[in-house]
Amino acid sequence: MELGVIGLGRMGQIVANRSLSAGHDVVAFDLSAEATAEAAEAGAEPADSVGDLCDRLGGEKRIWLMVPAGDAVDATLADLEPHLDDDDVVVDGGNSHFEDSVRRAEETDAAYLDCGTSGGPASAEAGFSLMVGGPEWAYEALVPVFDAVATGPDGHDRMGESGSGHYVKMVHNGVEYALMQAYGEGFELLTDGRYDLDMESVARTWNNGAVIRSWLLELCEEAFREEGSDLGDVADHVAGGSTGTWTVREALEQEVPVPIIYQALAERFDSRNEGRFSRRLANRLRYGFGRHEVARRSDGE
Ligand SMILES: NC(=O)C1=CN([C@@H]2O[C@H](COP(=O)(O)OP(=O)(O)OC[C@H]3O[C@@H](n4cnc5c(N)ncnc54)[C@H](O)[C@@H]3O)[C@@H](O)[C@H]2O)C=CC1
Ligand SMILES: O=C(CO)[C@H](O)[C@H](O)COP(=O)(O)O
Repeated sequence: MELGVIGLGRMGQIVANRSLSAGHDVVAFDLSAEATAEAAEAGAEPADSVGDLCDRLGGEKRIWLMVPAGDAVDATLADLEPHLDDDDVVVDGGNSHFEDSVRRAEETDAAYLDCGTSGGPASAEAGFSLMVGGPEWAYEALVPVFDAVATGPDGHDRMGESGSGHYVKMVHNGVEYALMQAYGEGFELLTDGRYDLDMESVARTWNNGAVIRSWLLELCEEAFREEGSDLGDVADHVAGGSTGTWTVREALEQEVPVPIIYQALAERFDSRNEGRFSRRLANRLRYGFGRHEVARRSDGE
């Protein structure tokens, strides 16, 4: 099959490379000429614009977008629009909000597949897990490419109508936050607890047969191996947060309790705050009701 790939960063290069390795032809474009050249070195045909990519693909276009979620997806679709008709298929493999995907599917002449992609750059060798929403015929048309980009035929499936792929990926990310938080709390207790333990050894032992073994736990093991049992100079600041916020917002709308996912999200936000106002007020209130001593900031700020 011939596939156009737009967006050739950490993830898009893998989409292009795995498609090429499976024998598909790839036409590649990125706003960055360097990224396009990297794909060309790997065997893709380089394009110098979205229009050029469409000209090179010819009829019945199959195009995979792997650009940052948000405005870049809308901008790319606006550039694609004059070149698309209803026998073309566009896949958005990024972390788009599912409601944006539903809107884009309605606005686009081509069949639109929203594809939640999990595995990250670390899965270049093994392949991704792909959660796809959109028209069944379009999903079937792309199966050879999904087979190549995913771990294989079991690594992808059609979740349902438009939006469902990105909806499932949104919830996946909420679960990811909660699992990270649970492992983090366990290792924190082990680090601060009664025994002098080697965290890499704990993680390795757990990863071999324990109930809680997982890929995230393998990544914990790798982190302790590479950074040290105390994580060395790794800061207590966790970035990101948009996909987990979407999950919690959706849970509130659906009135589904997700306290653990919410708590993990709140902990992430908290990691970016120094001198939390609520803690300072609690400190002062204890003086108010109990005349307990108020701890004061040493810098007077
Ligand atoms: N990095 C990760 O672990 C994962 C990322 N994703 C999602 O995949 C998407 C891509 O992520 P990454 O590859 O990590 O980002 P990245 O920042 O590494 O790459 C994005 C690429 O898109 C290009 N680009 C931006 N706007 C463009 C436009 N209008 N036209 C053409 N190219 C454009 C940039 O030049 C860049 O090369 C995002 O939606 C991200 O949330 C999904 C799962 C995992
Ligand atoms: O989708 C992913 C993993 O599954 C991406 O790594 C994503 O960037 C993670 O979300 P956040 O930035 O909110 O932590």
